Amino acid sequence: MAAAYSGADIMTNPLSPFTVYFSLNNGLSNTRPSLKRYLSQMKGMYADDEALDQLMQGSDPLVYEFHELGIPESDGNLAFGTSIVYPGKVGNEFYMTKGHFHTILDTAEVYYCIGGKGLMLMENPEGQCDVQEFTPGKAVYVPGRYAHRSINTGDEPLITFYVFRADAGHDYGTIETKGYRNIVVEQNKEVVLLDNPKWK
Ligand SMILES: O=P(O)(O)OC[C@H]1O[C@](O)(CO)[C@@H](O)[C@@H]1O
Ligand SMILES: [Fe+2]
Repeated sequence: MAAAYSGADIMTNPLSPFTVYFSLNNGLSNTRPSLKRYLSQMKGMYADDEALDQLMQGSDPLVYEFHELGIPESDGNLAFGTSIVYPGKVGNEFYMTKGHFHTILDTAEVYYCIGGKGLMLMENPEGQCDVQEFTPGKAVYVPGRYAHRSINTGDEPLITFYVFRADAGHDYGTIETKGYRNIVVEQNKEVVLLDNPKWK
């Protein structure tokens, strides 16, 4: 019989085999805490600053949460977890993650959609942009060099499971200063990709 699971095992390197449960209904783990990002942490990232300020009056909605398991950041390990982007809009722009490049730029990532509906918005430093659709069962491959942002275009939580090389790192600075070239908004009940008026 294998040794009983101990939570501490996963911090050792090399790792011992382990299992984590993520609910297929809401994406959350019953044993691992999630990291939460609230609208106040997304200031300046949406095109309509006024709409954000209005939404923030007396509240600070949860935009998304995700599980990071603390896997040691070495090139032989894989970081994985679930990400849940809640439905909502700032003005007419859909709720989304901050988005990031990987610090080791040429490292890829895979996202598998478990629930909800949305888009993966990508762009590389050369200015090539791409958008892929998330619906349950679809796996989206984010190649190296592409910044990636998950966007919920539906009425239910957008739940994805992600895997990437554990030492890839997160570069948020570039997106925070330059923004994305595109934004995703609702126009006449359609989901539309527009140029980002704030892009620098
Ligand atoms: O890191 P961001 O852009 O805030 O988005 C969070 C998601 O991206 C990841 O960093 C994976 O790339 C996850 O930890 C999380 O699901
Ligand atoms: Fe990533």
